[in-house]
Amino acid sequence: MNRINKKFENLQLNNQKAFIGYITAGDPNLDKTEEFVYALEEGGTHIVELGIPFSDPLADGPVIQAAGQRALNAGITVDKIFRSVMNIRKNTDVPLVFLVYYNTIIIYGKERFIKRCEETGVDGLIIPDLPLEERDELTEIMNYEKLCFIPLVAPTSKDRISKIVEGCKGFVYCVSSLGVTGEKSNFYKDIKSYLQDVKKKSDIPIAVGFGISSKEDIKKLENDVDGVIVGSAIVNEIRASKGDTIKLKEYIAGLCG
Ligand SMILES: O=P(O)(O)OC[C@@H](O)[C@@H](O)c1c[nH]c2ccccc12
Repeated sequence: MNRINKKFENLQLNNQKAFIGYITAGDPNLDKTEEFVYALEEGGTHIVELGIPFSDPLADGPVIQAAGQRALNAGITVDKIFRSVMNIRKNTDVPLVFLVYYNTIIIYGKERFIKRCEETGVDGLIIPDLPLEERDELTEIMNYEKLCFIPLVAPTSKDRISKIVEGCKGFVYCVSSLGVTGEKSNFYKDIKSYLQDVKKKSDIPIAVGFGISSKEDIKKLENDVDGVIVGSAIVNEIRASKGDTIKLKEYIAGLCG
């Protein structure tokens, strides 16, 4: 069974919610990224989302964009990231999900990209710019026992939610608000009914992300979902503590403990 499904099953048995933490691969370098993955897990992160830096990241807010730029300036490549995944897999079975733009996959070669994910131990893909119409082309070549396609739904998805989540494994990524990633003080006003609607329409776990940056935010949302996703706040914390892994671990434990 896929590591993501296994993780959610275990969490549900213990009545626990998943904490999903995002970092950008290669910010400030890949050795540090590997250390951050371990620190995230030790702090209590259940699933790690690794962002693959891209030059035109349309859904990324300022914090994630800047992190991607730093990684690109430092010479990050997709092959180097796969090598890091292999290193990580020697040490941990924590589920790993890539946040990757479709352009990156096309440039790398679809078959080749999927194959590398499955070989190295990536468990899921979130692809923010993949049109629904082109999804089958990719999912057809994915082996669901190894690699899950994680769909994104937004408050505006409404009637299309069932179609978007159809046939997906892993979890559904519910965007908490419109726009780009980043810390916000207010969530979409009907967020609860929106999340309940997605939950009703999907037979896999759902997680919410975008603008979650504190324990209070998590408490506000966790009753309506199976997991929460935190990105920009973690990337900021890493910067503020100059990449100190002990501080990162403590920060994560404080958020999800
Ligand atoms: O940064 P936030 O607001 O905590 O949201 C998570 C988000 O950064 C991460 O999941 C992500 C990074 N880039 C994305 C692009 C699209 C969707 C999601 C993402």
